[in-house]
Amino acid sequence: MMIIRNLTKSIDSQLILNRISMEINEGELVAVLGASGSGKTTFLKCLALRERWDDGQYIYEGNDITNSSWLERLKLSKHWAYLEEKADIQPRKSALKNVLRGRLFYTPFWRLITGRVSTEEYANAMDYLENVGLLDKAASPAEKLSGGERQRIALARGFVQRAKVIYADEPISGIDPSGAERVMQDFRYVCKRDKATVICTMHNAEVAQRYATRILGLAGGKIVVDVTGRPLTQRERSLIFG
Ligand SMILES: Nc1ncnc2c1ncn2[C@@H]1O[C@H](COP(=O)(O)OP(=O)(O)OP(=O)(O)O)[C@@H](O)[C@H]1O
Repeated sequence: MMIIRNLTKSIDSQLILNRISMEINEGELVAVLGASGSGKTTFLKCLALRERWDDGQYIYEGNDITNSSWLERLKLSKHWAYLEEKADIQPRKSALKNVLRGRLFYTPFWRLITGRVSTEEYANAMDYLENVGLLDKAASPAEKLSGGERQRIALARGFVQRAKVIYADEPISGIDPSGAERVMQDFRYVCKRDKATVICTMHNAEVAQRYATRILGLAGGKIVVDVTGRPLTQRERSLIFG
């Protein structure tokens, strides 16, 4: 479980996040909605400790990680996956190799140098590719895949990493509707099966309502909407999008 207290963040003396407090539980699929420029990405980066907090307290699994050292952050990054808006994949490497990068933290140093992959890891990565429906693309260079497929490769990497928390910045923007559905279904799958927590930003309230277990609405530096297990009311929508 993560507990956020009074998260505050300014950029260039503009207050982006204003004393935000909340708890997020294991297994939740949280969609963060907000108008353009409302601070969704900043919020996500702060939660993933990719941005420094100006103020506030952050408790993760009982540990105060607010002022964690780089070493503690490195340990956390073993259990956390951050999916960039444009999936961070190596275009010339095959889908399979990109997925195997998720095992980096678990790989003994000598194997990193020699580039050897154990049969077990290989089978594991293929399983995950199958889970995200991309088994037939395993050998294709990532640059030949569509935006949605790349996003799902990045996601498969998070699976292989057995991430406990997946932060995803606009994972379905620029992806066709059926690709977007698959990405969201994949998220639901890890939340259910691995009890992972997924926190993703998006613009699309319809998709959020269909897949997320919880919707947060960000406006004016505050969480103005926080609903679990039901669609948004008209009023809540206008609170978020104006
Ligand atoms: N590196 C930066 N330098 C200056 N201003 C920034 C920087 N990063 C973010 N901002 C500003 O902070 C505000 C919030 O940005 P952020 O990217 O978090 O919003 P967002 O809700 O994710 O937007 P979008 O939906 O358009 O991606 C914006 O006004 C933006 O201009």
